[in-house]
Amino acid sequence: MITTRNISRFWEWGRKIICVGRNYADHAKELNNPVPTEPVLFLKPPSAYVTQGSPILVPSYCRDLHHEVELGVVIGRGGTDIPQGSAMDHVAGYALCLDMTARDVQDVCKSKGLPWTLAKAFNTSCPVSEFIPRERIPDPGNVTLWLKVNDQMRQKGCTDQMVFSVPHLISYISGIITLEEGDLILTGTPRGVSAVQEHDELQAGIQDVVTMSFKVNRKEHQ
Ligand SMILES: O=C([O-])CC(=O)C(=O)O
Ligand SMILES: [Mg+2]
Repeated sequence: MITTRNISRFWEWGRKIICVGRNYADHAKELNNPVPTEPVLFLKPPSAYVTQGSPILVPSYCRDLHHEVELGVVIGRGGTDIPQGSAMDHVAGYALCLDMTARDVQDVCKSKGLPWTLAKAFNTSCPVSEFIPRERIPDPGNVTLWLKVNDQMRQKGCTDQMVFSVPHLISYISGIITLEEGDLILTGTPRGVSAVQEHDELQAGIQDVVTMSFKVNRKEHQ
Protein backbone atom coordinates (compact mmCIF):
# COMPACT_ATOMS: atom_id res chain seq x y z
CA MET A 1 0.00 0.00 0.00
CA ILE A 2 1.22 3.50 -0.77
CA THR A 3 1.49 5.87 2.19
CA THR A 4 3.11 9.26 2.79
CA ARG A 5 6.06 7.41 4.33
CA ASN A 6 6.85 5.04 1.50
CA ILE A 7 5.77 7.04 -1.58
CA SER A 8 9.31 8.22 -2.31
CA ARG A 9 10.37 4.60 -2.64
CA PHE A 10 7.77 4.04 -5.34
CA TRP A 11 9.10 7.06 -7.18
CA GLU A 12 12.69 5.89 -6.76
CA TRP A 13 11.69 2.48 -8.07
CA GLY A 14 10.64 4.22 -11.20
CA ARG A 15 6.99 3.87 -12.07
CA LYS A 16 5.42 5.40 -15.16
CA ILE A 17 4.45 9.04 -15.58
CA ILE A 18 1.53 9.33 -17.99
CA CYS A 19 0.67 12.87 -19.06
CA VAL A 20 -2.55 14.23 -20.52
CA GLY A 21 -2.31 17.25 -22.81
CA ARG A 22 -4.87 19.88 -23.81
CA ASN A 23 -7.25 18.87 -21.04
CA TYR A 24 -8.34 22.46 -20.36
CA ALA A 25 -10.02 24.30 -23.22
CA ASP A 26 -8.55 27.67 -22.18
CA HIS A 27 -5.00 26.29 -22.35
CA ALA A 28 -5.60 24.48 -25.66
CA LYS A 29 -6.79 27.83 -27.05
CA GLU A 30 -3.87 29.90 -25.73
CA LEU A 31 -1.50 27.69 -27.77
CA ASN A 32 -3.82 27.65 -30.81
CA ASN A 33 -4.60 23.95 -30.44
CA PRO A 34 -8.01 22.37 -30.95
CA VAL A 35 -9.92 21.15 -27.87
CA PRO A 36 -9.50 17.36 -28.11
CA THR A 37 -12.35 14.91 -28.53
CA GLU A 38 -10.21 12.12 -27.03
CA PRO A 39 -7.47 12.52 -24.39
CA VAL A 40 -4.03 13.43 -25.77
CA LEU A 41 -1.35 11.28 -24.07
CA PHE A 42 2.42 11.36 -23.76
CA LEU A 43 4.94 9.89 -21.29
CA LYS A 44 7.77 11.05 -19.09
CA PRO A 45 10.39 8.61 -17.74
CA PRO A 46 10.86 8.22 -13.95
CA SER A 47 14.18 10.10 -14.33
CA ALA A 48 12.04 13.22 -14.91
CA TYR A 49 11.09 13.36 -11.21
CA VAL A 50 12.52 16.10 -9.03
CA THR A 51 11.46 16.94 -5.49
CA GLN A 52 11.73 20.15 -3.48
CA GLY A 53 15.33 20.96 -2.56
CA SER A 54 16.71 20.04 -5.98
CA PRO A 55 16.57 22.49 -8.90
CA ILE A 56 14.73 22.32 -12.20
CA LEU A 57 17.43 22.18 -14.89
CA VAL A 58 16.89 23.95 -18.21
CA PRO A 59 18.12 21.56 -20.94
CA SER A 60 21.11 22.93 -22.85
CA TYR A 61 19.13 22.85 -26.13
CA CYS A 62 16.15 24.84 -24.78
CA ARG A 63 15.64 28.63 -25.04
CA ASP A 64 11.99 28.76 -23.95
CA LEU A 65 11.21 26.61 -20.89
CA HIS A 66 7.56 26.81 -19.79
CA HIS A 67 5.86 25.89 -16.52
CA GLU A 68 2.60 23.92 -16.55
CA VAL A 69 1.01 23.34 -13.13
CA GLU A 70 -1.06 20.15 -12.99
CA LEU A 71 -2.92 17.87 -10.61
CA GLY A 72 -1.14 14.49 -10.44
CA VAL A 73 -3.08 11.34 -9.62
CA VAL A 74 -1.14 8.56 -7.86
CA ILE A 75 -2.39 5.07 -8.64
CA GLY A 76 -2.76 2.80 -5.60
CA ARG A 77 -4.14 -0.31 -7.23
CA GLY A 78 -3.24 -1.25 -10.77
CA GLY A 79 -5.54 -2.48 -13.49
CA THR A 80 -6.33 -2.84 -17.17
CA ASP A 81 -9.63 -1.73 -18.75
CA ILE A 82 -10.80 -0.10 -15.50
CA PRO A 83 -14.45 1.04 -15.74
CA GLN A 84 -15.12 4.71 -15.01
CA GLY A 85 -17.52 3.72 -12.23
CA SER A 86 -14.79 2.09 -10.14
CA ALA A 87 -11.85 4.22 -11.31
CA MET A 88 -11.57 6.16 -8.06
CA ASP A 89 -11.02 2.88 -6.13
CA HIS A 90 -7.62 2.73 -7.89
CA VAL A 91 -6.47 6.13 -6.58
CA ALA A 92 -4.06 6.21 -3.60
CA GLY A 93 -3.79 9.97 -3.59
CA TYR A 94 -2.44 12.96 -5.44
CA ALA A 95 0.66 15.09 -5.98
CA LEU A 96 0.98 18.61 -7.25
CA CYS A 97 3.13 18.41 -10.38
CA LEU A 98 4.79 20.64 -12.94
CA ASP A 99 4.93 19.49 -16.54
CA MET A 100 8.05 21.46 -17.51
CA THR A 101 8.04 21.92 -21.27
CA ALA A 102 10.74 23.05 -23.72
CA ARG A 103 8.17 25.04 -25.71
CA ASP A 104 10.53 26.03 -28.54
CA VAL A 105 11.48 22.38 -29.05
CA GLN A 106 7.84 21.28 -28.84
CA ASP A 107 6.91 23.82 -31.54
CA VAL A 108 9.55 22.34 -33.87
CA CYS A 109 8.38 18.78 -33.08
CA LYS A 110 4.77 19.79 -33.78
CA SER A 111 5.63 21.45 -37.09
CA LYS A 112 7.61 18.39 -38.23
CA GLY A 113 5.06 15.88 -36.93
CA LEU A 114 7.68 14.43 -34.55
CA PRO A 115 7.18 13.07 -31.01
CA TRP A 116 7.50 15.44 -28.05
CA THR A 117 10.16 13.47 -26.12
CA LEU A 118 12.87 16.16 -26.18
CA ALA A 119 10.33 18.81 -25.19
CA LYS A 120 8.70 16.94 -22.33
CA ALA A 121 10.77 14.03 -21.02
CA PHE A 122 14.17 15.52 -20.08
CA ASN A 123 15.71 15.17 -16.58
CA THR A 124 13.84 17.28 -13.97
CA SER A 125 10.87 17.85 -16.30
CA CYS A 126 8.50 16.56 -13.59
CA PRO A 127 8.80 18.46 -10.29
CA VAL A 128 6.45 16.88 -7.71
CA SER A 129 5.14 17.81 -4.27
CA GLU A 130 4.88 15.52 -1.31
CA PHE A 131 2.34 12.72 -1.59
CA ILE A 132 -1.22 13.88 -0.80
CA PRO A 133 -3.40 11.08 0.64
CA ARG A 134 -6.73 10.69 -1.14
CA GLU A 135 -8.81 11.87 1.85
CA ARG A 136 -7.22 15.33 1.62
CA ILE A 137 -8.82 15.96 -1.79
CA PRO A 138 -12.37 14.62 -1.55
CA ASP A 139 -13.26 15.90 -5.04
CA PRO A 140 -10.37 16.04 -7.57
CA GLY A 141 -12.83 17.65 -9.98
CA ASN A 142 -13.05 20.80 -7.88
CA VAL A 143 -9.70 22.03 -6.57
CA THR A 144 -7.82 25.20 -7.44
CA LEU A 145 -4.22 24.97 -8.66
CA TRP A 146 -1.93 27.99 -8.75
CA LEU A 147 1.62 28.81 -9.76
CA LYS A 148 3.73 31.92 -9.12
CA VAL A 149 7.06 32.87 -10.68
CA ASN A 150 9.12 35.16 -8.41
CA ASP A 151 5.95 35.91 -6.39
CA GLN A 152 3.89 36.86 -9.46
CA MET A 153 0.78 34.81 -10.10
CA ARG A 154 0.95 33.20 -13.55
CA GLN A 155 -1.51 30.31 -13.41
CA LYS A 156 -4.67 29.85 -11.38
CA GLY A 157 -7.30 27.38 -12.48
CA CYS A 158 -9.91 25.03 -11.12
CA THR A 159 -9.98 21.35 -12.06
CA ASP A 160 -13.72 21.71 -12.76
CA GLN A 161 -12.54 23.06 -16.14
CA MET A 162 -10.99 19.73 -17.21
CA VAL A 163 -12.28 18.42 -20.54
CA PHE A 164 -11.93 14.80 -19.33
CA SER A 165 -12.48 14.02 -15.63
CA VAL A 166 -10.07 12.01 -13.46
CA PRO A 167 -12.26 8.82 -13.60
CA HIS A 168 -12.57 9.21 -17.38
CA LEU A 169 -8.78 9.54 -17.74
CA ILE A 170 -8.03 6.50 -15.52
CA SER A 171 -10.50 4.39 -17.49
CA TYR A 172 -9.24 5.61 -20.89
CA ILE A 173 -5.53 5.23 -20.07
CA SER A 174 -5.93 1.78 -18.50
CA GLY A 175 -7.50 0.56 -21.74
CA ILE A 176 -4.20 1.34 -23.52
CA ILE A 177 -1.51 1.13 -20.83
CA THR A 178 -1.90 -1.16 -17.80
CA LEU A 179 -1.76 0.99 -14.69
CA GLU A 180 0.45 -0.14 -11.80
CA GLU A 181 0.75 0.85 -8.16
CA GLY A 182 2.83 4.03 -7.97
CA ASP A 183 2.11 5.25 -11.50
CA LEU A 184 1.41 8.97 -11.76
CA ILE A 185 -1.05 10.61 -14.14
CA LEU A 186 -0.55 14.32 -14.92
CA THR A 187 -3.99 15.63 -15.80
CA GLY A 188 -3.15 18.68 -17.93
CA THR A 189 -2.64 22.36 -17.26
CA PRO A 190 -5.00 25.35 -17.12
CA ARG A 191 -4.13 28.52 -19.03
CA GLY A 192 -1.36 30.94 -18.13
CA VAL A 193 1.71 28.92 -19.12
CA SER A 194 4.76 31.12 -19.62
CA ALA A 195 8.54 31.14 -19.78
CA VAL A 196 10.90 30.75 -16.85
CA GLN A 197 14.54 31.82 -16.70
CA GLU A 198 17.61 30.66 -14.88
CA HIS A 199 17.50 31.79 -11.18
CA ASP A 200 13.69 32.12 -11.16
CA GLU A 201 11.84 30.78 -8.13
CA LEU A 202 8.66 28.81 -8.83
CA GLN A 203 6.01 28.36 -6.17
CA ALA A 204 2.90 26.31 -6.69
CA GLY A 205 0.03 25.05 -4.62
CA ILE A 206 -3.30 23.35 -4.34
CA GLN A 207 -5.56 25.59 -2.32
CA ASP A 208 -5.56 24.61 1.38
CA VAL A 209 -3.70 21.36 0.68
CA VAL A 210 -0.08 21.75 -0.38
CA THR A 211 2.57 24.20 -1.57
CA MET A 212 5.99 23.61 -3.07
CA SER A 213 8.86 25.67 -4.47
CA PHE A 214 11.66 25.08 -6.94
CA LYS A 215 14.58 27.07 -8.28
CA VAL A 216 15.50 27.06 -11.96
CA ASN A 217 19.11 26.43 -12.98
CA ARG A 218 20.67 25.93 -16.38
CA LYS A 219 22.22 22.53 -16.96
CA GLU A 220 26.02 22.79 -16.80
CA HIS A 221 27.85 21.92 -19.99
CA GLN A 222 29.92 18.78 -19.52
O1 LIG B 1 2.19 21.02 -24.04
C1 LIG B 1 0.96 21.14 -23.99
O2 LIG B 1 0.39 22.21 -24.23
C2 LIG B 1 0.11 19.98 -23.66
C3 LIG B 1 0.10 19.74 -22.21
O3 LIG B 1 1.01 19.17 -21.64
C4 LIG B 1 -1.01 20.26 -21.39
O4 LIG B 1 -1.99 20.76 -21.93
O5 LIG B 1 -0.92 20.15 -20.17
MG1 LIG C 1 1.02 19.49 -19.53
